Amino acid sequence: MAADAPPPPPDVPAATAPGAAALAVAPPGIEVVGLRRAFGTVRALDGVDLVARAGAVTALVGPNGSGKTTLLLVLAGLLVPDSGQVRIAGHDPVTDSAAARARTGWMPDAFGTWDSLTAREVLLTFADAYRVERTRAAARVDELLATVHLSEYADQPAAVLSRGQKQRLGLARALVHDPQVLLLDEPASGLDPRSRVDLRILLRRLADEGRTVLVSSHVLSELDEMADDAVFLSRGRTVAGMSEADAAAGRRTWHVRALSLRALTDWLDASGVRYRPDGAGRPEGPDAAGGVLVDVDGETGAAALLRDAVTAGVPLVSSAPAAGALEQAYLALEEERR
Ligand SMILES: Nc1ncnc2c1ncn2[C@@H]1O[C@H](COP(=O)(O)OP(=O)(O)OP(=O)(O)O)[C@@H](O)[C@H]1O
Repeated sequence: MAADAPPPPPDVPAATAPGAAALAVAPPGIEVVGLRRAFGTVRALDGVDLVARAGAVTALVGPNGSGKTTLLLVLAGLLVPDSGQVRIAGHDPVTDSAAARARTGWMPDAFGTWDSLTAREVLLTFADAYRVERTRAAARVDELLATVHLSEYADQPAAVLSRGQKQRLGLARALVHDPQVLLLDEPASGLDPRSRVDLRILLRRLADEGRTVLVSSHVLSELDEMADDAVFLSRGRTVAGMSEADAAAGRRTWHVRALSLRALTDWLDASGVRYRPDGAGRPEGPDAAGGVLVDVDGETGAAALLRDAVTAGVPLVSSAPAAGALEQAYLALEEERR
């Protein structure tokens, strides 16, 4: 299996075939319609619809118990749904499980390893299970160990790895067969700041190579930096989806700061723009620097506000979204559902 580019699924016709223009658009990596799964009386998934695009990182966001792990287990073919449809790169993980699994890389939130095997042996065992050609497997495993910065631990028993190092080994394991679709459950948990940055860069690269990346996390600021799209789950249902464009267009809170807080608030009052304190406390002098929070309509609204403030002579020093788009959308949804 090629190490640097995923093979096209066998049922995708060649780009030169008749009707190639319509097929040039990659099929969605993950499609889910009306998915349901109960555990006894608990309806863990109660009507999930989602599309995760090939070539994009999609964030899976939701409170504890909202069904994220259950959904990922169904997508990975490890849990059979009660009803609904799932397609992984066009394949049903229940009725066409071999094809779906061959295209799926799965990284669970807690990754158990066989502690007596070395990091290299763990990966070689999985490469074997995924039928990666033996002649290629060794090079592939070395490459992945380097990617997740574990080369120096390659021949150490997995038992000596720290939690974060085990997470990184889990990521390498998910990639060993060069999957088209990656399912990652809380991949950053236990990682140090450097490893989180590396993870972000790696997931971006994998998506840019045309893979589908679905990633769940509670750290919304982190997802914000890497995700193109987002799907929100609440009580087993998809409650909203959000694309990068939606995030840029939506109403958001901005933190605006000026050399003189009084000049800023006087101008906002005169312009009829509502604002609230930024929680940083009152500045000391009457003309001291300070900031406020202002709700604006997307980036266009923010640009207009800043232009007008500067034109009016307000000595602005900074302005930026007060929280990430995902965090704001998440909190707004929670608010709506109260
Ligand atoms: N094997 C199981 N048996 C019984 N109930 C389960 C099982 N797995 C999950 N559940 C229940 O299904 C619901 C969804 O759980 P799930 O683990 O999918 O949520 P989650 O969104 O991943 O939560 P978290 O953010 O806390 O990881 C919860 O109410 C949970 O208690």
